[in-house]
Amino acid sequence: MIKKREESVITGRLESYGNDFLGLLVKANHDADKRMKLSVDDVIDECKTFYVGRHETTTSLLAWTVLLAIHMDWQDKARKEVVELFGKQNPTPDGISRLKIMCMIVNESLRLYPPVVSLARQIHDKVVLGNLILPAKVQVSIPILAIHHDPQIWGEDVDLFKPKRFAQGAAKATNNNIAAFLPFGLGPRNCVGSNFAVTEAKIALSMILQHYRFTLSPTYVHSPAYLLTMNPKHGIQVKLQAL
Ligand code: HEM
Repeated sequence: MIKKREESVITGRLESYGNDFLGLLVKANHDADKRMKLSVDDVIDECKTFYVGRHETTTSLLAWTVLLAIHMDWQDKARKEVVELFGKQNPTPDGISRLKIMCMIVNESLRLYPPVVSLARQIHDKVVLGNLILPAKVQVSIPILAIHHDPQIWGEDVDLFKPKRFAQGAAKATNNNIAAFLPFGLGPRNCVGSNFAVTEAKIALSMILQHYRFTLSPTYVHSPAYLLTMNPKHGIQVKLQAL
């Protein structure tokens, strides 16, 4: 694919490598500034990061939102909101940004079942955090899953699916510990695809809700398991009823 892009520019069929993701990476591979230049291996690694980082995580998020099959009250509320905004038409960008109930549902799914369960960081310079001294080069693991299930932050109902806790945003839901909700990480290396992922999940869920009512199949076994991302080990079997 990289070679094809290069050939298209060499033969004059295309004026540039393109403005899509691959085009920008190939352009960086040809950067005259050596400090900015990416090697071909870097380009391939970036593509792999995007593919794995994008696909597995968003699939996991969408899978858990289908647990609305258990919480029929929230499924009905979400469908009402979707139908009021879009009817049976395809979702629009403007409408997607106005989906309040769905936003709460997506956040609560990301809280209970964060696709990425922990983050790794290496300390650059020694830091002191309260009583804690972290020397340089120490590796630190940030346990997203454990933080998302801490009753001191979220309350005694921490293990329940309660989208309403996000009704007034993440700050209120975390009792002003905003860093305690971190499905997409935090800081300068946080997820570059977070908006894309949430929008994609909202579009998919809206379209399912527009066309189907879904209930949980008796064969479903609740089995969250960490296999690269947090996924239902035995899948989520639902019964679809066309509307
Ligand atoms: C529900 C879906 C997703 C979740 C939960 C998720 C989660 C994360 C997390 C936790 C990180 C590490 C952030 C940190 O270290 O602070 C990350 C990084 C990253 N994600 Fe996502 N992600 C999702 C979807 C996507 C999508 C759709 C894309 C691409 C379109 C993407 C591309 C990336 C990339 C390239 C990085 C590395 C960023 C860097 O190192 O600077 N992710 N993601």
